[in-house]
Amino acid sequence: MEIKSIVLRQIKMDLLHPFTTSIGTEYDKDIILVEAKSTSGRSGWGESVAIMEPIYNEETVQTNWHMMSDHLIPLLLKKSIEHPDQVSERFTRIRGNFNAKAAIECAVWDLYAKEQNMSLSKALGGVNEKIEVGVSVGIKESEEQLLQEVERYVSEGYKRIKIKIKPGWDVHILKLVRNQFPDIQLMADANCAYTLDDIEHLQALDEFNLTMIEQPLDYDDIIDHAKLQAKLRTPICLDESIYTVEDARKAIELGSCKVINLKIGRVGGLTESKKIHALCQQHNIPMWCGGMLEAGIGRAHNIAITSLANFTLPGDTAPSAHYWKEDIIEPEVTMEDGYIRIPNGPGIGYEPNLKRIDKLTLYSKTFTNREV
Ligand SMILES: O=C(O)CCC(=O)c1ccccc1C(=O)O
Ligand SMILES: [Mg+2]
Repeated sequence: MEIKSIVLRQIKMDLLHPFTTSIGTEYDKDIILVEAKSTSGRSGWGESVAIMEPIYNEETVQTNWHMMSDHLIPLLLKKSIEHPDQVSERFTRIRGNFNAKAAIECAVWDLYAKEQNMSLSKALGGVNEKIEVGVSVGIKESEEQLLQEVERYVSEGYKRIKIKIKPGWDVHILKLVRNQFPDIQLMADANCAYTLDDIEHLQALDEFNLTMIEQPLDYDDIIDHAKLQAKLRTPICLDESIYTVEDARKAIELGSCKVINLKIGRVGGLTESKKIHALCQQHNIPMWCGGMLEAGIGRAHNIAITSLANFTLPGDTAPSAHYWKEDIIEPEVTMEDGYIRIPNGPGIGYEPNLKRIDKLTLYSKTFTNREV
């Protein structure tokens, strides 16, 4: 596979509804799209999940632009590659910066699958033809507003409801939702809002038959999570704390979690995602695919990875219309009875809508491989 050029585009999209978590509110998204073009004339696409402020992890849209332009793209274009697994290998000498690495690597995976005339799902070893869909519900202005929203999602067919929590918006909120919906698959995501001083408070959640509680403690912790898990019946799921397959191994060994949320961008790409998947499968740790309010390209990659066998829990992979007035792919992602069908066309299986992307583009830059 000869990569002839890489095009970076920064686009800006308004979210249909602001999204609030314990770490802040997002109203719109600046997104870096990566297009990898081969000498055969095909294009593979990736999308960075980095946001403007380093509040979820240490990366930002700007640090991603810099890392891609000045470090990662030059490394990628230096020598040709036979298989996308080589991309993360080549990037290992660059520390961290996983969102930036993943966006480029995902574009190469899409390109590779297209060159093999294979769906990305198949190229990754996916087995499922459709995936179960959950939805992540942000912190709201009022309890009434939250209950109304949950009611709508349940009636739309979502298979699992995730409620964002923080101190002051937690036990009583989950009690309300659980009372009104005794049978739904329900979970909570704290985005690191608690410490071990809150153990007793968090134990109150054990009453509500939650499928799991996601990332209650600090973003880089796996030690205290193990202490907390020993005191909670509710399974802990790690999100922010898992950057690599090595992190996952240590967390499993320590008993820091019973479930793992995989985000392709958080772990540096699809090759690392496959490694984490294999490890979790071996240790009977169920997984699901997390979301970062992706536009269509990132969403398509999430859908492809979720087709692997050990993604046994519904993910945060809601359809396009949940986030956007108009997405950047065709067709848009749709859900039927709580499922998304895995597309079987080549690569990600959705076409980037170039007209729409051009309209949203703030700036772009092309990097050419002069050797090919
Ligand atoms: O994309 C989605 O719908 C999931 C949204 C979500 O929960 C989230 C969105 C932004 C940052 C962090 C998270 C999270 O899973 O912690
Ligand atoms: Mg999370």
